[in-house]
Amino acid sequence: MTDQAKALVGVIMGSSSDWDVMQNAVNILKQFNVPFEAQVISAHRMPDEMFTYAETARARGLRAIIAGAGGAAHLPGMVAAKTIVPVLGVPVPSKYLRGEDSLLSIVQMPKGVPVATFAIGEAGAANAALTAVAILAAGDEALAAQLEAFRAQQTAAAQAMVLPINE
Ligand SMILES: Nc1c(C(=O)O)ncn1[C@@H]1O[C@H](COP(=O)(O)O)[C@@H](O)[C@H]1O
Repeated sequence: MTDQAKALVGVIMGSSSDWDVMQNAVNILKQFNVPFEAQVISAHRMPDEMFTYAETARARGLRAIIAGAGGAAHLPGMVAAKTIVPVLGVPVPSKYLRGEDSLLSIVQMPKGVPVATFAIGEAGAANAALTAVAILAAGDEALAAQLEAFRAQQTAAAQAMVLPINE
């Protein structure tokens, strides 16, 4: 779903090379039928587009922005600086520092401009999307029920886990 007019969640990333990780966020949004838009926006490489994206986000109907970036990951923080829409930051693993650079770049925001920061990589991307779902579920009972069902299913799967030693 990439219907820009109806998107409630924006998924942005600094490069198409982030897609392997960030598709985990998109997959969750699809699973919950949350309308979203996904695109490459880079604070470093396309700063003017980044400003416009952030400045228009709320008026366009976005209720959360999931922003993934690697290395000197300024994208989530700079987007957060330009909008009051909640920004959920996903540190993408980097080639040389395994994403620890991305994590620290995203998480160490100055007081007053928050970025909700998630784990490095796939789990972080999926959890950012689940948090976006939870934000929307606060005002949407059907979505809340879907989220409860997702959790119950996950619990049942964990309860059914058997170790080889016990088989
Ligand atoms: N951190 C940022 C920003 C930004 O924060 O604006 N723009 C691109 N990047 C990151 O650079 C890495 C390498 O990008 P390339 O693979 O395109 O060289 C990616 O992980 C991207 O998120």
